[in-house]
Amino acid sequence: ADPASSDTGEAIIHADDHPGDWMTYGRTYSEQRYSPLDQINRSNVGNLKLAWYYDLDTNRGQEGTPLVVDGVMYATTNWSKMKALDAATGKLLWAYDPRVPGNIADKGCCDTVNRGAAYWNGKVYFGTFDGRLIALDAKTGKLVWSVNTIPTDAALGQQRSYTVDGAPRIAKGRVIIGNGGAEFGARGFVSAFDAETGKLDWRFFTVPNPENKPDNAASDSVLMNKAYQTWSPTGAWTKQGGGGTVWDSIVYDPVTDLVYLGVGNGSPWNYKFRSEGKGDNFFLGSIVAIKPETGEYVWHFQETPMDQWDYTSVQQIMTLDLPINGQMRHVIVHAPKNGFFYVLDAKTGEFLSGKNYVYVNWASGLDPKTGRPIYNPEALWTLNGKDWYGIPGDLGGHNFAAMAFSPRTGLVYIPAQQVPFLYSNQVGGFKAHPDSWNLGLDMNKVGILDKQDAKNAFIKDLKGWIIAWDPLKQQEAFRVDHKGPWNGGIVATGGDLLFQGLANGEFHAYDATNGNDLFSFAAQSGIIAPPVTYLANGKQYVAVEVGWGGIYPFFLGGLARTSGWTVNHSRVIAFSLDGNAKLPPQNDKGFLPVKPPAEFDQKRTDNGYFEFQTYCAACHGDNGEAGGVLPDLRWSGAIRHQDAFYNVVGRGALTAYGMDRFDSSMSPAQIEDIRQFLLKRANETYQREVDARKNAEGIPAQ
Ligand SMILES: O=C(O)c1cc(C(=O)O)c2c(n1)C(=O)C(=O)c1cc(C(=O)O)[nH]c1-2
Ligand SMILES: [Ca+2]
Repeated sequence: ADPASSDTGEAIIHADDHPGDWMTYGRTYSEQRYSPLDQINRSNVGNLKLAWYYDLDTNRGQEGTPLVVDGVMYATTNWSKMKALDAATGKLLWAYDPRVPGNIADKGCCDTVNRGAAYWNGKVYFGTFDGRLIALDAKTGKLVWSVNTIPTDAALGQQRSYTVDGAPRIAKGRVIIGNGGAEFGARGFVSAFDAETGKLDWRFFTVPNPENKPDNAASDSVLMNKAYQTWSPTGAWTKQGGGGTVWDSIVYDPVTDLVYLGVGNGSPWNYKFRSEGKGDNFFLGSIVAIKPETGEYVWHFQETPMDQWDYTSVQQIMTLDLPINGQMRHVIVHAPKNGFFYVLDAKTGEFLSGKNYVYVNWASGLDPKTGRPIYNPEALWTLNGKDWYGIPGDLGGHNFAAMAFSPRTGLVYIPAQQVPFLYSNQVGGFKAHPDSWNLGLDMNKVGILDKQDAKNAFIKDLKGWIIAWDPLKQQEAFRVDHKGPWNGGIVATGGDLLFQGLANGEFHAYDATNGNDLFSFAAQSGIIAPPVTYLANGKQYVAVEVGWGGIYPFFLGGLARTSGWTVNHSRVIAFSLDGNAKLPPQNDKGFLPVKPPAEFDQKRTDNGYFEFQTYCAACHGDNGEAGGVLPDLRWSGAIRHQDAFYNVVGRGALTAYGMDRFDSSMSPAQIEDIRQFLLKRANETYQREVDARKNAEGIPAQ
């Protein structure tokens, strides 16, 4: 089929009639990420070879699902760039750079990633980190239209923050796109634009208007009549926006003719501050079903009422047909951050079953009738005022890494993880600031102390797996253990294979029936993106974006190395059975330690720690240790001189590279405190870092 000349929607619905393409984010509207292709299968996958690689011009996290239409691959990359490649050779056909301004990087929580594009009627569509939605001619890469998806008044000055990194989805000629920002301050919404003209069709807010006024949006009636009552009329949400950002999953289901939105966490996280500890806060932590033509509300199911753990429900929404009690049901299956696996009726949202797919300590289970969590009272840290070591933590039992389903095994394969988090109330009430995360947490406590006991205890709790889950029995069939958390998404194939890239820089094929490891390739850098598989000239390829990043190495910093220490070199790589490409040798030393000046002002380092954890840690790493993506500030030349450091942090000398200026949020004295803290950390850790490198040669002393 030539999808460009036929109706694209029909071509996506009948994806299995042209299995060589990968036309939409999850391959089909069901987002099962199952490809029937079977040229590569269990008997020959051991001979899989690198067919080609294409080096990217952004060495940061790569989370994109490339699309493949008629032998052309459309890959979005970090900094919202688009590359069109010949899917058989990796040769660049055209590239488009929307020139996202560098100072925007700190307006989003989690790296300037992009998860992918949409294809429709000869055009490709993708969002940009600064909030645009762009339509390009798929043949030439020429701009067709570009719109700002964020209304000019949405940011309320700088109180709220909006970034776009999720893939748009297209239903019935409408491009639907959401955004992120709930860690800063945001009121979540999605917008639908006409695919041909870019004209705004409708908007749906996921959280009420703070004055319970109409927004002239599709959501007005349900928010005013149903959602507003689930919030306190006062509380920090009225300024911060309440959150509920739709930053990843938006799914159109042609069977029910509904669009499902995966709605995010509360803003601020702290429920006591956000909503005075009152109400369930619709539609945080929910799946909301709306009509594609109008955005009209149809149903919702709230997975995490009273969110206070960053438990987003944005994780990939998948539809399936399952025989439940002897009757075929069309269902949604969902593995959100909160650790429970849900099966819902796709037409009505009725809760059918739910079970924890990873260890959880915040709830003892779900009410079998309603699906409402049965809370552990200790976990309600904003209500009881006590610290809470939560599992899952803020990164969830499953994050953006896409899961897959194989109709041949009946199993859902979840890239699952365990990353605990210590939740602790901000001292002295909620205090917000435009240039940092505004969570209502004590930022002095979000990190792990540099004490061997504390670190060992935390590292022991870091885990990553593929969990093969039986959605009918609601139980695990088997699991594959990984070195640590933050591994890539999964594709399942008709060759009974699962493909997955790992945080440690390996790319694997596993047997879908039992998890046996059948193929491994050293891709050099951590992989967090999901693979795709397609045909070019009749031959099957498997491709994936390589590039370590996203929030895990950004925020956890040095501790993220426990998943496997790699140096980032971002690429697209593709495999075939007869490939003969080879990756060039890799510099695997990373950012080399540089012996710091011995002098620093100990008195300033405590406040420096607090400021660093508040403003810097989310990108440059907990306690001053970077995770292998952004510069490790301990070894930065800029920390050697007060002026040099102020030029970067205060005056924006490196904004073009993604480092915003902070002189409107911090005084010169605060910035100098950070420098003193970094000098201290550099001295404390220099020798340890030298020793940690197998080959210390080449590590400069000065
Ligand atoms: O609440 C939000 O608005 C929001 C946005 C994003 C994002 O846009 O990437 C993430 C999260 N939250 C989040 O909680 C999270 O764990 C996360 C991980 C990542 C990533 O790409 O590594 N993004 C996000
Ligand atoms: Ca979040």
